Amino acid sequence: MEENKMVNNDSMDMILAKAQTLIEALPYIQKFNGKRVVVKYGGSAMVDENLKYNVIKDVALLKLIGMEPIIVHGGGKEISAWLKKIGKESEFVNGLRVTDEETLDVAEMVLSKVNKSLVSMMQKLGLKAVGISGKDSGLLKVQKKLSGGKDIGYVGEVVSADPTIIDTLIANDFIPVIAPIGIGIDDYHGYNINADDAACAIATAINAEKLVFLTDIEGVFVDPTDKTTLISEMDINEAQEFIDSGVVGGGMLPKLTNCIEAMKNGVARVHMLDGRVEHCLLLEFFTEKGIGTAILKEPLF
Ligand SMILES: Nc1ncnc2c1ncn2[C@@H]1O[C@H](COP(=O)(O)OP(=O)(O)O)[C@@H](O)[C@H]1O
Ligand SMILES: CC(=O)N[C@@H](CCC(=O)OP(=O)(O)O)C(=O)O
Repeated sequence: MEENKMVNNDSMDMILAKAQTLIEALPYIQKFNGKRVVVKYGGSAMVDENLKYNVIKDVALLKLIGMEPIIVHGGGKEISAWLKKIGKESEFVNGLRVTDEETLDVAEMVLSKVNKSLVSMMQKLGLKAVGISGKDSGLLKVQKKLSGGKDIGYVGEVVSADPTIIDTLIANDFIPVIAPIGIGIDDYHGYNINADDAACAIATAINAEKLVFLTDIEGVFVDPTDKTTLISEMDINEAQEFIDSGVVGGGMLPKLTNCIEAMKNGVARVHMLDGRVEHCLLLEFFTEKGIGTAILKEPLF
């Protein structure tokens, strides 16, 4: 046999390993067929172009194997960078950006740019995506959110989420890509919404099977300074205990609190994943152990 037509043992092992990976994914593919998955996309995975393209490729694969992905994106770091360019420092109260009229203008412009760049990447991969914000079709109706009793400007708290536009897009085979800007329920003004809050509200409104957060840490830790203490699975009660005992703090605290609420109101599972890891979505969804933290109501199988 000619040398280039021979399959050596090494390459045969690699081919078999690939087949094994696909077989391992089979029960998950069957289980999640036709199910809705909200991916909250933000943090570092959003700043690095290579990671960004990999996230979009993973979402494309989810769609092509029959799931119904919805992306809710952030862009906080980019908003801060653009504000700096116009000589404005960013100010946060309890993780929420103080948003005056000018800041809102910048946030809306930057989020729109981020939104369309994600849509373009989808297009490049041959998928149909539509970029909208919470303003479109009254998707996210909000009221002014106070932080610790303090007025922090045009920051929105979601009062109602109308999933009609999402249903319509999905029914026509589009992937919805959503920017966290809402519309005031009383004043019809634009409001800046924390992207985690927007993702939770949307996942709840559409009864998502999964809500996935791509964040800047591997998952939830018993002790964030000790990397061996990553929690790979917990139920809502355990999550609540971690909050009550003070184990969880920082940005993870509002995230987890929101997730528990979303799960009590219809979302079946939440995943916290490290968005800096290439193909983290596929690794979490389609392998037995997963890579981050899953919060569940009941075991999957
Ligand atoms: N027990 C914990 N497990 C994981 N992260 C924690 C924990 N306690 C506090 N944190 C903090 O929460 C942060 C994640 O939240 P956040 O910074 O808001 O994420 P993002 O900006 O990606 O949305 C981590 O970087 C970490 O510093
Ligand atoms: C009110 C509020 O804080 N809104 C956020 C919206 C973007 C966001 O949440 O982006 P990340 O998910 O990338 O942090 C902000 O202006 O930064």
